[in-house]
Amino acid sequence: MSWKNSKNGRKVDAREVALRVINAVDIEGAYANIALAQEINRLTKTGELNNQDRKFLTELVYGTIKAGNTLDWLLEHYLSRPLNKITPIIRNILRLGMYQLFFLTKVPPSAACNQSVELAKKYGHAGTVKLVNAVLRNAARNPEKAVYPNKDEMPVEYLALKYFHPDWLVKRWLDRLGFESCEDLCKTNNCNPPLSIRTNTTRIGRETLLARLENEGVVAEPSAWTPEGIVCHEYPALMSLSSLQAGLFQVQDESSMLVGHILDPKAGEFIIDACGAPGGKSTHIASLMSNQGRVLSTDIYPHKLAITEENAKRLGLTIIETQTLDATNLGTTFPAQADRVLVDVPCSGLGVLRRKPDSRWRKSESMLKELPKLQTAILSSCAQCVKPGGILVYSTCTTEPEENSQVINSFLHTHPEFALEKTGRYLPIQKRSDDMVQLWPHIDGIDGFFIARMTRLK
Ligand SMILES: C[S@@+](CC[C@H](N)C(=O)[O-])C[C@H]1O[C@@H](n2cnc3c(N)ncnc32)[C@H](O)[C@@H]1O
Repeated sequence: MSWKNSKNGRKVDAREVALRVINAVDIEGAYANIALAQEINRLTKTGELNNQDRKFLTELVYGTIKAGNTLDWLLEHYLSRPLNKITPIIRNILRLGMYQLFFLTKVPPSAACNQSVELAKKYGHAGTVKLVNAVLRNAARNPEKAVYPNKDEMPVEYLALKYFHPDWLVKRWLDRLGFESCEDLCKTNNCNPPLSIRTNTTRIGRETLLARLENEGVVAEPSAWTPEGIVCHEYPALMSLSSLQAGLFQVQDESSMLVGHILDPKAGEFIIDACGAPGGKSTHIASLMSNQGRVLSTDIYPHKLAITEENAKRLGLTIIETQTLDATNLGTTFPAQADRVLVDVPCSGLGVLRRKPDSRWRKSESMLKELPKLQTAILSSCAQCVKPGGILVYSTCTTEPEENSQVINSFLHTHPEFALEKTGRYLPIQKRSDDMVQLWPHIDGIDGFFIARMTRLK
């Protein structure tokens, strides 16, 4: 698809922009969501991108990157030489073409082939043009040549290829969840989640914000999980919304909002948010405190804390202060000083794969051995900051026990001064009695998060 901009008559080719982003991710190691957002913002500013085109571009980029393993496997059926012998840019043109052929039913096969050949003419030479043409037309004519592994005999390989996930992760989930639930989870990870935002309740009520958003072209509904959450199904480019500029909301997933509710901060208290940047939870905490008290938001990276400060300023939340600190040392800096401490540790992020198309290909199983050491060190140090009678909340956006229940169980074993509460009772809407809360995208419909709430007894 190429399109003409009504303002300046310039033409933008979605496939070419998609190829640029995919190359940046594949060759330069860029993050897909950031590289795509940069292109979208640039083209939105120049008026070259409308909503429909933005969706097509996003689908091309996210789909091709997510389906990387399957596209390479499919390509092997139609190539006479190994894929890794082909230059990266031509390889990416082939992947983009295969994605349209096999997974975008609305794109006619002829368009997928012809447009890929045009890209090869621009970025390759006569030989690579011939290659792209031959491979894609062959695939379009003979799609049945690639047969997925039998799901009963090779369930890991089947699920990994069918739903675009690494084998090691599928194996892990299959062993723990069983076939049906594992398949559901993998499927859910491939759906584009709606955008969820949090009403800045210090400035506006949720109903009033919903009405204002409707006027700005946003199709949204109240979150079923939190009293201030809003789920947006259709929306123009975020930067164009005046309600965002006016600090009426913050982008934040519903699971992440639940962490603030489980911490349950009160106006006037001193709260430490130990791994606080870019401030999604710190700003929520300050809102829950009606902007009264003190929120110390620390992080190891000053450039990330700068984003926390920008967010706090835009939202008008003046009680947040930031400090660059290593959370493994926090206990000696603020011993027994805080009413409540939130420890939202760095984690593998396996609960939020649906948000970032490239993230599943950046993870490895070894992370699940390394991260718990850091998570335990951060939790143990930050626990010392909690006053007797105070609250300690640990959270992650992962689904894996090594980073979640195992960290908490071993912490409780070595810290008898802390007691685990029935964390589920603090969920604002969906009352549950779980000691530790594990949320799943395929079961709960929100990001996969883990939350545990503890009290300091003495
Ligand atoms: C899950 S993110 C936090 C997200 C944040 N709580 C929010 O809601 O916006 C984890 C954060 O931990 C920070 N981090 C990593 N190692 C750290 C350390 N040793 N001390 C403090 N922060 C650390 C990372 O920079 C990252 O911003």
